[in-house]
Amino acid sequence: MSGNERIAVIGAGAFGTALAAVIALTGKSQVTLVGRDAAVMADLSVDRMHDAALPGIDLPDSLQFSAEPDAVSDAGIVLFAMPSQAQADAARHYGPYLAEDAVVVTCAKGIDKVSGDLLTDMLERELPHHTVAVLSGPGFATDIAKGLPTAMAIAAGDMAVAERLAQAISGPTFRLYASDDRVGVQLGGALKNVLAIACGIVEGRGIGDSARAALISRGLAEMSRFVVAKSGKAETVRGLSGLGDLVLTATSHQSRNLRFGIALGRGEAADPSHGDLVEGAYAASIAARLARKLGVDMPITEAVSAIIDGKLDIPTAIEQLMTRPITTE
Ligand SMILES: NC(=O)C1=CN([C@@H]2O[C@H](COP(=O)(O)OP(=O)(O)OC[C@H]3O[C@@H](n4cnc5c(N)ncnc54)[C@H](OP(=O)(O)O)[C@@H]3O)[C@@H](O)[C@H]2O)C=CC1
Ligand SMILES: O=C(CO)COP(=O)(O)O
Repeated sequence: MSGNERIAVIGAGAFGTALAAVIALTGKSQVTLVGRDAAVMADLSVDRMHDAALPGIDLPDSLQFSAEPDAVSDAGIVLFAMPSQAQADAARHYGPYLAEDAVVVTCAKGIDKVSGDLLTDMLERELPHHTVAVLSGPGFATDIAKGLPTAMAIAAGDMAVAERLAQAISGPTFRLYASDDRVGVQLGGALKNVLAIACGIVEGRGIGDSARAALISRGLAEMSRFVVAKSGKAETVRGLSGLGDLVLTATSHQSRNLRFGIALGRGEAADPSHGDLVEGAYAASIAARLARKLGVDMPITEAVSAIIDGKLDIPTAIEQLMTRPITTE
């Protein structure tokens, strides 16, 4: 990584396009957004608006677009902004084109379903010669792309790398805090989606804001237990990527995970494999399985997983959560 960076963002969906736009606007780097569909990328470079992903939002003139995988080859920082379950595939596809010293930053909020590994672990296995970092925290793509004030976390194993990434990517409307806790930062992103579904169920079922507040705080407690069991830091869970993103996603109707939960709570069909991307619907069963293996108690995550799998109905889940043995906080 050097001063005048070249940055590539792979994944021309909502988040990738927003990140590419906000980084390009800092004027610190030459930014290229790399997508898979040549026609879409060609249209973007003319229209400077991504109607499908970020309707009505102008993209900066300095942002470049490409559908060629070798467009990543001169970038010192490469952001992977595709869904969690596509990250391994993307690593295999784009890996051969990466510059030798490129730092790879996963921007997805999930856990790899095939291996059950954290995305940074999976990416390190796929890209053994590259430093892998993670960007996560509270920020909707539309807010970021509109230039509304947003703060997120960026974590690398080496704090100096995290600080350099934070400097390179941050701008006047998009502020990154550096961390050396990759485990805590990425698990915050993955697990808050599951808890947002739980909050959506509460909202859809109409059982009150008090229940939502209870889920947020008890959800945070189980998130902490899991993060610590995976050798992350409890303090990270109280920061932007944990509490910050949980509060945002559990309360804003912009969240696809919350909306998915609301549909479940109302008894409407909401198939996660169709329509909007709902990362928490995939993460619930993976996290529940890992928690059982680690001996970590995660009753809310277990309940969400069982509801999504059709193994538990919502009234029984609520009763089970409310009648667990009385304990200390
Ligand atoms: N939207 C948001 O507000 C935020 C999203 N995130 C996270 O970002 C991730 C992506 O979400 P989001 O941008 O909303 O999703 P979108 O569905 O809007 O976009 C996903 C993009 O990933 C691309 N993609 C899918 N598979 C591959 C692949 N194998 N290789 C390369 N590109 C691929 C798709 O390309 P194609 O168009 O060619 O199919 C699509 O453009 C998720 O993990 C989400 O949790 C994080 C913070 C905020
Ligand atoms: O992670 C997000 C905001 O920080 C986006 O949440 P959803 O994926 O639920 O829309």
